[in-house]
Amino acid sequence: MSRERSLSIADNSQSRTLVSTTMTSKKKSDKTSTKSLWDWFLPFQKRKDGQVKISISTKVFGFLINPLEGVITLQQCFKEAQPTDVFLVTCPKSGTTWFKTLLFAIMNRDLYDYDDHPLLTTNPHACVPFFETYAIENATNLRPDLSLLATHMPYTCLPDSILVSGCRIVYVYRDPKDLFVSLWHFANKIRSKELPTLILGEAFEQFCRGVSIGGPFWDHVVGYWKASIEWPDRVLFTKYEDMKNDPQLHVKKLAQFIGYPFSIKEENEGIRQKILDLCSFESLSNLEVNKNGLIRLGQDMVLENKSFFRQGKIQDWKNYLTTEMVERIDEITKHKFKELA
Ligand SMILES: Nc1ncnc2c1ncn2[C@@H]1O[C@H](COP(=O)(O)OS(=O)(=O)O)[C@@H](OP(=O)(O)O)[C@H]1O
Repeated sequence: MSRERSLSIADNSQSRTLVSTTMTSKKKSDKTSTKSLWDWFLPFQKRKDGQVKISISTKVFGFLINPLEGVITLQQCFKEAQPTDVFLVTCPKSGTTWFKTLLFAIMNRDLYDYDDHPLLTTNPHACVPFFETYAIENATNLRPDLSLLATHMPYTCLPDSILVSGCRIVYVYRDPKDLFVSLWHFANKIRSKELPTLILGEAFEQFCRGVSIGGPFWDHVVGYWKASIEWPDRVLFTKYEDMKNDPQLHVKKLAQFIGYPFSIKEENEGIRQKILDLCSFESLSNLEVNKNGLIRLGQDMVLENKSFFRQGKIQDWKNYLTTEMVERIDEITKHKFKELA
């Protein structure tokens, strides 16, 4: 499959042409992917009537059925993106939950006190919904009240309105080795208890072949990386590891990019640190709501809030991957990102 899209994008001064990346996948691996996707997330492929369906698009794009419906709805019907909107885009397990809280806290910092903040009692995914899930439940009124939304959609799948609106897109990259390990843990957590544990080696094989929610990891990254190079004022390419290693610097950059820079007064009051403390792994994962609460992420998908908080560390892959696995994934990364160097 090969897909290329050209769009006209309006900015303040001129009209430009935006060409998204080409997504490629070989027919042969599509076949494998279908079976594999099925295997990873079987419980959520069942519909209410007990029927299990998988569409051609699911096979091609790697979306689960529920989000895919939302993606199509958005592509066909969402026309109301605003220049003030902020879209957080991630591959699953890149740090979505964390960046949702950071962006939410930055953008709403005039509204809430830090000892009575919504993030203390509400799961981040309830504060900042996934747009594709939101679209399924709000198909008749796709314009949300919020100006902050998140998505796992690949660049090639973004609705045109988002691309032409001049809104900000924040993309979060995470080392695929850590991302994979996180995804593997998550998949095992949310799988039906009737199913056997997903074996690490099998999951690794599938991931390397491009099986992941939102499509192949590397293509996902390349799409947004290219957009960030072409439109640096619109698309911020940021890294989980950078935020971990130097949160002060990177949260400042994040706030500046989305148009909410910290004032000198706020800096003197330590607001940046307060946001970082509020959104830290330790703080969020120890909240009652995130230890014991549940979140509905679509019609048939109810997850424990705690499944979004495991360790929040860098290089946990060292505890799971063999030397061969590390060499293989690094080689794929090198090969796929060669054109970006
Ligand atoms: N506040 C904070 N700080 C740092 N890291 C955090 C935070 N919150 C969640 N996490 C870690 O992020 C991983 C989950 O990824 P996502 O949030 O992208 O998952 S999802 O896409 O929303 O399902 C998962 O990573 P692993 O611990 O490596 O599995 C979470 O533990």
